[in-house]
Formats: sequence, structure tokens, C-alpha cells
Amino acid sequence: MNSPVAYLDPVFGVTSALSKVDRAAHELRRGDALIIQSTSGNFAVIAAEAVSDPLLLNLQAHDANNWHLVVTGQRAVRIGFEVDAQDSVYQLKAKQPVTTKSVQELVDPTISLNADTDSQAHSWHIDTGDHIDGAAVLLLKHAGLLPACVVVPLKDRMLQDSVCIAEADIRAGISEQRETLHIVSRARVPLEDAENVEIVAFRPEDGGTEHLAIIVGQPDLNQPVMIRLHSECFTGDLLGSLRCDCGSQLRGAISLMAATEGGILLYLAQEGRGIGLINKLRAYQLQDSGLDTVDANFDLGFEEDERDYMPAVQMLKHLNVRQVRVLTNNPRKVNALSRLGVNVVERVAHVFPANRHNRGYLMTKGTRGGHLFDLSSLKEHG
Ligand SMILES: Nc1nc2c(ncn2[C@@H]2O[C@H](COP(=O)(O)OP(=O)(O)OP(=O)(O)O)[C@@H](O)[C@H]2O)c(=O)[nH]1
Ligand SMILES: [Zn+2]
Repeated sequence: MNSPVAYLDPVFGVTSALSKVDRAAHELRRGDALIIQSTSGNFAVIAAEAVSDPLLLNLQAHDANNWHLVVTGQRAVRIGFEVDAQDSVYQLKAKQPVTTKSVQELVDPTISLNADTDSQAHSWHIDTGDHIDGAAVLLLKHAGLLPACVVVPLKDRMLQDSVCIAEADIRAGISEQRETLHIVSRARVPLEDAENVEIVAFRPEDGGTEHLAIIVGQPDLNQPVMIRLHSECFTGDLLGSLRCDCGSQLRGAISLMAATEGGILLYLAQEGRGIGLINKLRAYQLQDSGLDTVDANFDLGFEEDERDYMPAVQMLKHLNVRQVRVLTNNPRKVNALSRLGVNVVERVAHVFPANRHNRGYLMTKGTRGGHLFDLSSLKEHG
């Protein structure tokens, strides 16, 4: 098959699955059609966020019965379909011609906040998604986009100048990203709360998402090392947002490590529990209209927590850390580390006073997220 993009070059070698995933993700973010190649044929995929009237008009003129919209089970349930919500994808086929506005209202609850959405489910046929739809959703999540897209089987056609990716490369590239982290640079960076700090930067082979380890003091690697898995939070860590507890947890962990036996804070590029900053801001908008942090994720089509802790495990391995004491209130972090082979000898609570903006968020973490908080203390202080 002739691929529009040359992945094989005698001088520069074969492009890895991960590089292909990154290119494909950028193509979707730009709103261009990406071609997914598989044993069942070639499929054009366009992020639902990028749907436009000309695209829909063309589709409805040339491929009327041949295209579908992909949504996750979480979103399908929110739209009104009675299907399995978790870890599933569905195909929606329009019963009559649709507009950009109706597609956007279907996939983006922040757009449909004030819209009459009762008729949404009635305008579409629903069917279980296939492996192409599943791979497309993986890629959309990787790109930080809403997990919804238009898919058009191409039969014998190819699209000129489009980037192509094999379905198998999507899955291989995403797991390669988790498993090939290596150290690319490190430097001493004295901090206000801890003078003796070294930052170690990790990158997957062939580029991709970078993560940091912040080594505070000189932890004894022959003893259990105090660590924190801290997921990036631009709003809390950098701006001091009062909507969450991330800023206090970040500074608090570094201060504690500096004042005690030292430790390692793994700063993971997993903004918004893995849904990305833009989607987190969408989730905040939904929370301002009454949803809690878990339902806001579901409404956007995501799972409650999209994080993967394999990068953290890889970093610990590179830093020769074998046994850990984890600063966290989140039992899922402890379970994930243990499942991935890290010896967790202790969980150390990491609670900070609530304020009037984050009290509801922290309560939800305790009641729905399984976080180990003393809920009565959240009610009283802050
Ligand atoms: N999707 C979503 N993400 C949020 C929200 N509020 C904060 N976050 C993100 O949640 C993550 C915070 O995670 P962590 O600090 O690792 O905390 P945790 O899972 O609550 O567990 P701890 O270790 O106890 O802090 C960061 O990536 C934040 O950006 C929200 O309302 N919605
Ligand atoms: Zn935060």
C-alpha cells in the first residue's frame, strides 16, 4: 500500500511507533483528517471538536450512510443511551442531516450547558464501537482532546496529503511512551523551601511526554525512600488556585522531605488526572454548574481518573529506588505502585486545611474517590 507519509528512509531509519503517535495526535489537534490503517481497511478520523459545516455538508453529500460519530460509553450514557459506561466506545449514526452545532452539543457538555438536549439521543442510532473506534479514542485522549470523533471508512479511496498511522502503531506507541523513559538531563536547583535539590528530567525514547524527578536532600537508597507522585496541576502548583489542594501538597511535600530524611517528588505530566489542562477547565465549568469532580469527568466522556503510573515506576527504577514510603491520601496510587512491582512499605497521609473553594472537591475525593481523609475535619476548618 502506498503511504502518503514516508516512514522508512535509508539514511534516517524507521520512524518509531511513538513518533507516529505524536504526529497523528498533532494532526487531530490541528483539526485535520488522520488516516488509520488496519486489516479491516483505511479510515479517516477527525476530532469532533474540529467538525465544521463544510465537512458535514460534504460527508452528508458523499458518504451519507457511511460515516459515524464515536463517543465513549461515559458520554453515551450522559446523552441518554442505556449502555455500559465504563471503558467502552460507541458508534452513533445520524438519523437525519446534522449541523456542527448539534455535533458539538452532543460531544461537549460545556457547549450544551444551556441547550435543550432532550432530543440528542433520539436523533442518532447507537451501535457498539469497534477496534478502530477504540484506537481513535486512545489517540484523542493522548492528544488532550475530547474523546469523540468522526470516522469515515475510506473503501478504496485515500486522502491526498493526509498523515497515516497503522492501528497497531497507536497501541504500540502509547505503551512505548510509558516504558522507555530515560534520563536526559539533571541539575542542582536550590528552592525556597529546600536548598539541596536536584531536578532530573526524563524523556521517552523518540520524544513524547517528559516527566521530572525532584530529589530533595540525600535520601538513603538502602532504606525506604519518602516519595510523592504529584500530578501536574498548572492552576494549583503555579498559580496557587484555591479550587484544589495541589499547591499546598507540592510545597508541603518538598518542605517535609527537606526537614526530614530527604525524598523524591515525581512530578508527572498528567494534568487534570490525565485529561489535560483544557479539559480540566471544561470540567471546572461543569462543576460551577453543579456537577462534582467525578461526574464532570464522566460528562466530558472521560473515566474518573485517566492516569497511568508506569512512568513513575520507570523513574524510580532509574533512580535505584526499591522501597518507598508514599506521601498520599489516594489508595489508588499505592495500589498502582504495588501492582507495578514497587515495594510500598508505608502510606504517609498528606492532608492540608480546606478552604471554602476546595471543600466540596475534597469531600468528593473522600466520598467517591476513596481518598483517606477525615471528612469531619474538612467540615470544620478552612
Ligand atoms: N479532571 C480533574 N482534574 C482535577 C480537578 N482538580 C484537580 N485536578 C487534577 O488532579 C490532579 C491532582 O492529583 P494529585 O495531587 O496527584 O492528587 P490525588 O490523586 O488527589 O492524590 P493525593 O496524592 O492524595 O494528592 C492534578 O493533575 C490536578 O490537575 C478536577 O476537578 N477535575
Ligand atoms: Zn490542583
